[in-house]
Amino acid sequence: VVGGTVSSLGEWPWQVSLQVKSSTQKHFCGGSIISNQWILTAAHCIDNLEIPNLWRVYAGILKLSEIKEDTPFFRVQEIVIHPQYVIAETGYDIALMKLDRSMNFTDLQWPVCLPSKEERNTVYTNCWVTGWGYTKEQDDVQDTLQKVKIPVISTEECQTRYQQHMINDKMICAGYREGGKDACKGDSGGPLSCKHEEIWYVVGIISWGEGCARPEQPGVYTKVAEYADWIIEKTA
Ligand SMILES: COC(=O)Nc1ccc2c(c1)CCCCCCC[C@H](NC(=O)/C=C/c1cc(Cl)ccc1-n1cnnn1)c1nc-2c(Cl)[nH]1
Repeated sequence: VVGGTVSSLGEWPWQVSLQVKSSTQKHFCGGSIISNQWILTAAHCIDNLEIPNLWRVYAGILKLSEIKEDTPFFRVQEIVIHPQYVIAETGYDIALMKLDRSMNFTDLQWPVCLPSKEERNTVYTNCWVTGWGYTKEQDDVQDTLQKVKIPVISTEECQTRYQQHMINDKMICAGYREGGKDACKGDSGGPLSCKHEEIWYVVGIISWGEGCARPEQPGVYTKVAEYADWIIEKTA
């Protein structure tokens, strides 16, 4: 996250760190708890890593340095990638991870609400990007979960900023015209969380952008409301 500040413990209880354990173990992507057995993330996080046993899901943590050999994690039983996904920039950048056991909810690990299809036209005015990603284009993952408030912009404005891309209506964009605040490397798969009428929704999944926090280059997110039916079908 570029231009953000540190979060406090329990502020984003649906945020998880998705880690890959091969010869080493490292943070790979963010994700959101949407039920006691399902994590919502980006399909591009799983490119060439579709083996469930490689993944470790860490919930209820604020600092990546909290993670030790004995820190509890969830294993992944099943990975569901949207069938129309190819690359992040052409959309359908959404995937689900089924945990190997049901998660007990606590103040530190708790699901976020899914926006419904009917809420596709809701105007969200209180949206935040969170993650352990870079704070600038050349950086490292951050130890403490970062947060930054970013305004959602119209699809029309987003399309004018990305002339070489097709910004479709299953994408949602967010950014400041002057730049300075954005998601960045290591944040993807995590949530664009919006508070609407006192309830938090995962309105977007951090997907792609041209650089981080550059002027007139907003972040592009998977518009979760457009996939409500797919999520319900796959997690039933
Ligand atoms: C110590 O551990 C680490 O350093 N881990 C570790 C550290 C970093 C990374 C990994 C692991 C995962 C790489 C492969 C999967 C994922 C590959 C793509 C992914 N993209 C993003 O997270 C955000 C993109 C993004 C999203 C928005 Cl909305 C706006 C601008 C964006 N950016 C444009 N340019 N940069 N960001 C990424 N993630 C990383 C990189 Cl490197 N790139």
